[in-house]
Amino acid sequence: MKILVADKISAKGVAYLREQPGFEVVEAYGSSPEQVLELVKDVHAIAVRSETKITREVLDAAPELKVVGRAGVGVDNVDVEAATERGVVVMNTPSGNTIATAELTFTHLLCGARPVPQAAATMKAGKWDRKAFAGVELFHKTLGIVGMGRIGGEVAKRAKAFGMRVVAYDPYLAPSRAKAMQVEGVELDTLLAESDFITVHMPLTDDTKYMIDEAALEKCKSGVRLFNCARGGIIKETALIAALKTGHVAAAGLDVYEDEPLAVDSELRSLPNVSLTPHLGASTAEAQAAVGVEIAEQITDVLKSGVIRNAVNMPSIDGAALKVLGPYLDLGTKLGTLVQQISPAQIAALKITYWGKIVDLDANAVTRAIQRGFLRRISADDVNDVNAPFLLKSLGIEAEVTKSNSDSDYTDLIQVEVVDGEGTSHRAVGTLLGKAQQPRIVGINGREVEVAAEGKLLVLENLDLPGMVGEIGTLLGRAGVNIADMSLSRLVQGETAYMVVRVDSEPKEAAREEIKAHPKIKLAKFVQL
Ligand SMILES: NC(=O)c1ccc[n+]([C@@H]2O[C@H](COP(=O)([O-])OP(=O)(O)OC[C@H]3O[C@@H](n4cnc5c(N)ncnc54)[C@H](O)[C@@H]3O)[C@@H](O)[C@H]2O)c1
Ligand SMILES: O=C(O)[C@H](O)COP(=O)(O)O
Repeated sequence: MKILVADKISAKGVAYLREQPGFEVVEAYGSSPEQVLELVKDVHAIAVRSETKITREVLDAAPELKVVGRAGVGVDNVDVEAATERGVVVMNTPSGNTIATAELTFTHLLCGARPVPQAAATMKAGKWDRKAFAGVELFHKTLGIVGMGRIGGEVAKRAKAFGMRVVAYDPYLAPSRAKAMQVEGVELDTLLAESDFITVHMPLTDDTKYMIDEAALEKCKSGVRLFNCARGGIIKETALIAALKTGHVAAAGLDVYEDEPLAVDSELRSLPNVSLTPHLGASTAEAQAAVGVEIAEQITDVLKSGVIRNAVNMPSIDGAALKVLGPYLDLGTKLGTLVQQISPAQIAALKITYWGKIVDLDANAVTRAIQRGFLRRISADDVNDVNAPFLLKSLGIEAEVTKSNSDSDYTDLIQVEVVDGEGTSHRAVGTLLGKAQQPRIVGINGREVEVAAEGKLLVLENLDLPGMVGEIGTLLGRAGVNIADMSLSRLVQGETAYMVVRVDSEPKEAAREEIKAHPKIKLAKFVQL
């Protein structure tokens, strides 16, 4: 398998990939977009930082691609939507560079309080100016943190150690976490009005773009100091430049920019009260070693064993969770495949219901396995757990998931139901049996059956008459088909019955036609699980 390391990740990470038997590693840093298109044509994985852009065009040029691994947090340089459609896993390493970025943020905070970079520059220029570089203290000042995730939290801890009051705005910040961190959760307007220093630590999204614009700056104290080590565009650069010029914003520290690299002639470069770093948040030896090795391990796990961690476009399952969920994934895939094969082609909805123990587990991955199983034989695209929900939607099939608390005779039950264009339901129910957690089918279209969820099945609805089992057995025997397992079910004696026959080989076309045309058989479906 071929892995392209497109941005510079740690030597340890690259070495880990090279050590894997069967891996061919190509390192190509600083490639042009055209070169990237050429490089990706036969790769199975790409490792990037924030430089190489993995666009839709790049994804289209990489038919073998299974995974894009980001050695870092932000995946702004990856077209995640296009990757999801193509079934490509996008994963990051969320915590390896947290401390590095929190420490750089704190460096900027200190430089915003004490103009060290400016003073240092004059010293290098041979000057001795003690008057021009007076500063302020952090002690007893209020720090406003917008975005109290991993990095925001680490910045808060350091600010508390400096004797600062910390207020935080984060719509997802639990009061218990705020309390534990000794920060005051406040509304954004309160944070803007009360803070002497403001630092932002959230992703750039439609909601956060230009969150700190002219209107927000007007709400700030005169002399406020602003910092952005998260993503360019959270603070609107034109508004910041204007406010730095008037002194309304006394100082700013930026590591990230609306356009990177920052334009040579950007006004930010010439303002005296701003200090700039070229996106260095994650650039420490420790952080790079951590994220480089983590992404190398994660890529290896996906390619070698299908274990997905830290995916941003699908639920991740770690080893422990996989152990618990594995049998359900197998059962789910089989049920999805079964239902697709006993249903008509025009499907309006795919409904999944969970009962029992599985209700308390994170069943997202099982849902995707069911959807993948359902789509396996009908989608022209390669279906996997990443793109299954997208492909379902693109076929106009509505997806519904219910977790039920009602009683059932089994420890666990999964029902997969499709509703066709006429509103008719077709469904299969399955469970895991015994210590070995064998996947079993225990219901088809409302009839109780009991058959192993594997191999080749013949699902028959026949008239409930004496001799039917013998007739089917004779028919299959004549066709040279051996019966492995059989389950019979009926609702009312003398009406129709269901027969689910597990066979060792598939009946030939002529035998199938004979079964379908049998006057006492209303429905015959041949299913491969
Ligand atoms: N400068 C660098 O080199 C560097 C390095 C690492 C991370 N980053 C960036 O730093 C940012 C934070 O990273 P993290 O690891 O702490 O992420 P995180 O996911 O742990 O934290 C983000 C926080 O932002 C909050 N949030 C989301 N929307 C919000 C909104 N509208 N208003 C306020 N808060 C909101 C979330 O609830 C979450 O708590 C990301 O943008 C990441 O890409 C930059
Ligand atoms: O999101 C991140 O992890 C940071 O922006 C780091 O980016 P880098 O890996 O390009 O330094």
